[in-house]
Amino acid sequence: MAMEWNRLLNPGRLCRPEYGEKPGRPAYLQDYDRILFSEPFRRLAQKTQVHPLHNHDHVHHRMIHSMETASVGRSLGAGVGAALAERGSLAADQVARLAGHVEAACLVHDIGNPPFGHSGEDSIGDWFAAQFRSGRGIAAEVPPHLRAEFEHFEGNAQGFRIVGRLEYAQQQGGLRLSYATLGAFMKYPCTRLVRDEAVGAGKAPYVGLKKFGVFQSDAALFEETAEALGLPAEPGGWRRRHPLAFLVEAADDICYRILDIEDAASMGDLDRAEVAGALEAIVGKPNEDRGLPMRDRIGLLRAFAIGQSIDAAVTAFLENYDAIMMGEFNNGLMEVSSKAQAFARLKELSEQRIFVARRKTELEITGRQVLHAVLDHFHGLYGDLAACGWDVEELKARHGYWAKLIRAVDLDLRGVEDAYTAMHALADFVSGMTDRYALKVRDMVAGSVSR
Ligand SMILES: Nc1ccn([C@H]2C[C@H](O)[C@@H](COP(=O)(O)OP(=O)(O)OP(=O)(O)O)O2)c(=O)n1
Repeated sequence: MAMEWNRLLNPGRLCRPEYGEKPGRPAYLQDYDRILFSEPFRRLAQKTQVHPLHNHDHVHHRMIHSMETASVGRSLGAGVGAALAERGSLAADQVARLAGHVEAACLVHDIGNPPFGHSGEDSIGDWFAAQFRSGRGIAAEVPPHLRAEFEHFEGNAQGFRIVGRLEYAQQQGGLRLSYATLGAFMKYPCTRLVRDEAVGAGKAPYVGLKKFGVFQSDAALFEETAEALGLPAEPGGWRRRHPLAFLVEAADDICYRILDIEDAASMGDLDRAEVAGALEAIVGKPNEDRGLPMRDRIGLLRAFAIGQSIDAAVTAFLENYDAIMMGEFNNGLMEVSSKAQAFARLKELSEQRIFVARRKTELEITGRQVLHAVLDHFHGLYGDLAACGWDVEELKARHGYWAKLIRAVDLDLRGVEDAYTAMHALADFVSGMTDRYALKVRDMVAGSVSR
């Protein structure tokens, strides 16, 4: 059965389904503001998008990327909404809602990203995997069936944990975003356990199963969301994606594919003429040289390229509308759009020239050592907390040094009551750090004088 917009745009809030909207303040606006003013969002300004610890002020960090993605997402939502309203598939007063929920979900889409970008995700996962293999420390007491969600640390699942649990004083439902925004945010509507059972050792049979978006501890919060939205449930316990998740994904793809190559020119990894060429391939024609300096030409080309990519994504959504609403669409919108080839070329450029560039590679190695040093050090604290029967006051009374460390970093130990919750708290702390703060904490625990 096809999904229905009345349920998909449900403005009810996680753990507060009955929470009403105030006149003039629809749920998506309130979501946007809650996200924007949250501390994890603020920290995105000091988190790696592609280039760790750069000192070039035009290069993207996760916050500006999130805001650009929100801007593109709003255009995608407005374009799709208007076309659906014209066809009679969406009520006219739902067009702004559709665009607003996409915009809010785009704003929050990277909130769970750790320091040092994708490489930071791998570093955290590798640390947990090594810990489980060694059989040492409190990490080794995490039940085996729950280990994969640490070994393959996922910023997407961490994001759902932040907005659904951690923010706003760890109240039930966290930021209590609307179901519609949470659904649009959820690219991977499954836990790791469910995903592994559905996928096995082979290739993911569904686009929403490529990774996972929910930790086991948050499964009930996700179920509540999925039920409220009417996302089709599969026998293995996973769900089909919310249709708007495809728009959030397309907005993300458009932004990072295009802006990553522009940043690469700023960082010296690509030549400006190569960047102009790749953008011209999206626009479909060479840009007239009007005597403009190359930087301005690239600026103009970027604007045209983003505009045309938005149109292509809207068309792709409308062309695949029935499959999307049935939960059967199994691809990315940009991959099936008229810009697919030009985007494949951008992907190739990124993988061959940007992600493997020397400076980035060296700093990713540094980042890994930094994260591992911090994880090693704090792991001991959780071990001693276990020995104190998970009583934080007892830990502080028995171990003056840990009391000092808790004070120094304002460590949040609420809800820690066994090895599983302890290791999530450790992952919360480390993944929540900015690149800069990770260096500072590493220096502190290593006894280096802070820079
Ligand atoms: N080895 C890599 C791989 C990716 N990136 C950068 C490129 C993009 O700017 C950004 C993409 O990150 P996302 O978290 O948006 O990732 P995806 O869309 O690939 O994955 P997900 O499905 O987890 O959102 O990371 C990088 O710097 N180095």
